[in-house]
Amino acid sequence: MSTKPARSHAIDMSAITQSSHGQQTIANKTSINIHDLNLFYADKQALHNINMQIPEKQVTAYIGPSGCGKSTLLRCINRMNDLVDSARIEGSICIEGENIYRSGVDVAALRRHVGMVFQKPNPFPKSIYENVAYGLRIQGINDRRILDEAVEKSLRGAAIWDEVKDRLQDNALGLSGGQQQRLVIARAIAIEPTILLLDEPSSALDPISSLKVEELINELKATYTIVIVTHNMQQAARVSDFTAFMYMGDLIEFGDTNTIFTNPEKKQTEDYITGRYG
Ligand SMILES: Nc1ncnc2c1ncn2[C@@H]1O[C@H](COP(=O)(O)OP(=O)(O)OP(=O)(O)O)[C@@H](O)[C@H]1O
Repeated sequence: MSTKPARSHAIDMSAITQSSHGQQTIANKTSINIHDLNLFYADKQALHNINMQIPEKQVTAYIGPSGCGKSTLLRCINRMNDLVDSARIEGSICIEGENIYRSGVDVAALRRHVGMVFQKPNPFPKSIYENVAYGLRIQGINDRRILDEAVEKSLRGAAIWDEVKDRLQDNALGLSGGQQQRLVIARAIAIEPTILLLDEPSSALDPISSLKVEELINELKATYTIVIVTHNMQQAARVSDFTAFMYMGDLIEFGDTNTIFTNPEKKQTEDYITGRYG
């Protein structure tokens, strides 16, 4: 088997929508369709012809060695790479059928639709309540009753309500790291996105907080399409339904997590998941 990455990686999702009777079933609607995506930082190419269809209301994990392009690919999904002057993109990403890279797209609206949580919890130096209400306030919503409802719903959704309900006016920076990360997830879901991008959301957390975030991801997928970057392969195996293995800017293999971890098609994937390199 060749160890050189192929340059085109159209993934046939029909392979994973085959029922036990051999009939095709529609397992999950595609939420995000990445098509022939290339990304360059100045003249250095960081992503090579990525093609993948990310299913709706499932957890998709990006794994691969440091520098392989996981975060870059994740950030393409809500156009965070627009903030990097040297970044140039070719190809398309369609969300619910609409190419988010076509000219005239309202990027602020896109980011309301596609929420993002980073590795290091980044609450604002404001009260717990105002952190969650923030996204609504900037949309001009100031009605106390609407905000109260949204804050409670989001904190419940992020599995942190019971821990903070009696101190909503306390500064969010006084929460533990694990609580801060769940608060930031509450802030992200308060504006009712359909997609959540999580860039190593628990790598800065202790094992118990990390497990809580994993349990939360498992609950959130009933409502949101989730794409997560993780260095931790056990975590990918535990939380994700689908896994994409990347190497040096190439998408090497993408499929259901169980297959990727137990019976990968490509030798490179096998070498990585068995710890032979990376
Ligand atoms: N803003 C940037 N400007 C220039 N090059 C960048 C920038 N961000 C990332 N890169 C380069 O793009 C490549 C992919 O980086 P990226 O951060 O996406 O990888 P990663 O797989 O997420 O890595 P890690 O697991 O270490 O976070 C690397 O070679 C990196 O140095």
